[in-house]
Amino acid sequence: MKVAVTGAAGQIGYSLLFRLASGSLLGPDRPIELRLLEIEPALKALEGVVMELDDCAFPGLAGVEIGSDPEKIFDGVNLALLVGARPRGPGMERGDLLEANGAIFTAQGKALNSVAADDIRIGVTGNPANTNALIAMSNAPDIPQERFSALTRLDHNRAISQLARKTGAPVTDVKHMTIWGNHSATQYPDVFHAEVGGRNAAEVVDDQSWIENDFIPTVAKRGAAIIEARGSSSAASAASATIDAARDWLLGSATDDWVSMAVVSDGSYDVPEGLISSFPVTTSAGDWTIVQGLDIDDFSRVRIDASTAELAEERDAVRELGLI
Ligand SMILES: NC(=O)C1=CN([C@@H]2O[C@H](COP(=O)(O)OP(=O)(O)OC[C@H]3O[C@@H](n4cnc5c(N)ncnc54)[C@H](O)[C@@H]3O)[C@@H](O)[C@H]2O)C=CC1
Ligand SMILES: O=C([O-])CC(=O)C(=O)O
Repeated sequence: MKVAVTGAAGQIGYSLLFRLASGSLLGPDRPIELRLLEIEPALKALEGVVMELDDCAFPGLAGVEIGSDPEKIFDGVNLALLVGARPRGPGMERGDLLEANGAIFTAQGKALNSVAADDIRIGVTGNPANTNALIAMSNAPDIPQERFSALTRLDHNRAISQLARKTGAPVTDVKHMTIWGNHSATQYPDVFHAEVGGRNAAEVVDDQSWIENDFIPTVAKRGAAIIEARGSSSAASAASATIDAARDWLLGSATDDWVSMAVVSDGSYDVPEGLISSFPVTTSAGDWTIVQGLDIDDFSRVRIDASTAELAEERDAVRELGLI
């Protein structure tokens, strides 16, 4: 499998590449070839990272190619992990990156459209992830829309971890977590459909004030808290979530669970059609299906609507910039 990673010399790349090469994506027995895209000035640093990859002697690493031309790097790739983008600093919202990063995803969408393999899957991690995925998708008219997704798995994992901590359960007991909407402060982490040890999570927690005033803001603002503490945005956890999301997409999610992925809306749960919004999905062999039939009460409705309204605003902004 040929896996492209953009922004490969960046912080997330430094964690992601070694996990990919060591077999975290497909298992140690299925070799992968890495195609690493960077901007010209970062290629020297990337050469250093490739020297380190060599030095690990990973048995499953079948080859590494680096470059700054997306048409060359994306040629024949089966999976593209679009990480490369300018990260936000303290005091910024992810939406502030729209203009700076939008241009990157226009060019990369076009390049994927012309040279990627027929079975290409594209996962966008670079922020603002949902709208960057929309830009790439809109610039790749020959690639089916369901091949694009944006990363909300980090939020999903954060939510599982917070809920496990609150209830004293191991993370493996937390199932059916959902992140709805945008990978932004408006996202809605939903415990009402989640379970802890097979019981409804909201009932186990039995503390509406914690859900509203602690859990939701902690998950939604975790990225900012990490920037505040580390001085730069989350990297190892973002790489880990990028792998979790791609692995489940390609190999399938657990049969007794679902995952959160931002994918193109078909109008499910009244999320406007065409937006790339996070939903509960099950996955199998490279396909995803939005989980249907969940009851959405007023508390959840207001929050899902607020986040999808923000996505619609971002879509309108990039439309005005001529990016879609
Ligand atoms: N969706 C999510 O859950 C998360 C998303 N992120 C986002 O991921 C992105 C990357 O974060 P970091 O690795 O920390 O940033 P970083 O600044 O350390 O690395 C980004 C890399 O992208 C490269 N780059 C810039 N333009 C490029 C282009 N046109 N083609 C290829 N590479 C290009 C840069 O040279 C740089 O090496 C940021 O947008 C960040 O906000 C970060 C954490 C979580
Ligand atoms: O907050 C940021 O800018 C980085 C990010 O997306 C996250 O950690 O969720």
